[in-house]
Amino acid sequence: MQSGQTRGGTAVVAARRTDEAPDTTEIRRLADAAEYEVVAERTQRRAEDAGYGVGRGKAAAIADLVADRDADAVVYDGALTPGQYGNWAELLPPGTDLLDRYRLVLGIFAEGAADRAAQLQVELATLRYRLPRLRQVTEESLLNQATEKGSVVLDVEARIDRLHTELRAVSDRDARRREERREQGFDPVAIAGYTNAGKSTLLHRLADDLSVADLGAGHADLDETAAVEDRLFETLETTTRRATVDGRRVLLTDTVGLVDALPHDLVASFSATLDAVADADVGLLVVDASDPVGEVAERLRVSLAELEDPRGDLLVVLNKRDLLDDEALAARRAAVADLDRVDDVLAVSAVEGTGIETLRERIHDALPGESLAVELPNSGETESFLAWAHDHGTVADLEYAGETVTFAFEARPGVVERARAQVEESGGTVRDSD
Ligand SMILES: Nc1nc2c(ncn2[C@@H]2O[C@H](COP(=O)(O)OP(=O)(O)OP(=O)(O)O)[C@@H](O)[C@H]2O)c(=O)[nH]1
Ligand SMILES: [Mg+2]
Repeated sequence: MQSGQTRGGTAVVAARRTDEAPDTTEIRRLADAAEYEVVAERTQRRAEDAGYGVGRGKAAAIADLVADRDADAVVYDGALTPGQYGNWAELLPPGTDLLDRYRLVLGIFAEGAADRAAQLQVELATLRYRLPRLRQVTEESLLNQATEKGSVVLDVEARIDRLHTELRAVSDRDARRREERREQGFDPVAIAGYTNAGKSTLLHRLADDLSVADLGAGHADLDETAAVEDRLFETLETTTRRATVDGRRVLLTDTVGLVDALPHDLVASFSATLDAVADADVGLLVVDASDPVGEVAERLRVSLAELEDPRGDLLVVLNKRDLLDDEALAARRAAVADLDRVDDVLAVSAVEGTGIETLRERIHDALPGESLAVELPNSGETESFLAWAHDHGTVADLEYAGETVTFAFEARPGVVERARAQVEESGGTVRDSD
């Protein structure tokens, strides 16, 4: 389990909350995503115990239960300190895995990370999680024996530095690629949000070469990277697809989801993912609107906090609209209305397709663009220019009138500048239009 991998098997869930009875729905779903079958749970409402998290008596009862059920693991819904890990290890039958929430999530990531960037990000997150724990163990052991453990800390720090360097190279490469694509007339749009919000389903809904109808049974071979599943952290790498919104060519990127109660540090390890959103021309922040009102607002707040300085507009997408009546939807709209930096809020059902046309229009409006009214001589050269214009932006109101051709051209500002120069060179005229 050193590398962050988890082993799967049967598990007992332990959860504690100070003020109310713990709700174990999410931790059970995380356990499921890490391939654990939950065979029992024990929860407690009390203040945190310094030794075990839950009270000592509860911890002992859980240990008995593990022995009784011959369970492989205890899944603890919270963060355990190294000291608490040690205390639990003394109670539990030898060989029992103990996974707090972070280890569980890191285990899911370690298992599912398929591409190089995802693997680097997972390793960085895992080492960042381990480093303070290693330091603490080291400080304790330095009291009686010398430096062997200290060198482990140094090794981990060096590896973290190298991972930062490698990830920066990945980020730079991705940023360069986005710039090249922008030059070619493609607008980057990113889909972000919590795990299971419906991001990949929305990608299927909007992308040119994917469809929601393909998501049914029997299409498992289709495209695993954009798989849709009612499972947490189904998507663990960024996937990019082409989409067309009102004639503009867009590159749509699906990203890794967030989950509650992960330290900012861990989320920050997913820099390539966060960059894709921060650097997009439009960011779609997708939320499962069928979650309770308070959770919808809080999850959007967390998502926004992770996006420091987004380049483009941010649109909030209240997904799973089909699961809500009008009143429930209105309550969610009201709860998210005053969020900072949000340019618009739209309600959609990615599964049923409702609200998608309005979303497309809104994405189109948010894309950086300029328009030109163009008049050119009716010639072969103009036909080649039109082909280029279709490829790099939107052509509208095309009219052939005798010797001249007129049309409106809309595209990214840089592309419009190139078009303007080309038209003037070909003896045509241009004027700005709205
Ligand atoms: N009822 C309803 N279910 C939806 C909708 N959109 C997605 N879902 C379901 O929600 C679950 C999660 O969908 P995904 O598209 O995999 O969600 P995701 O955000 O990509 O999840 P991760 O990849 O795990 O981060 C699936 O069971 C979908 O079928 C919707 O509009 N309505
Ligand atoms: Mg997904």
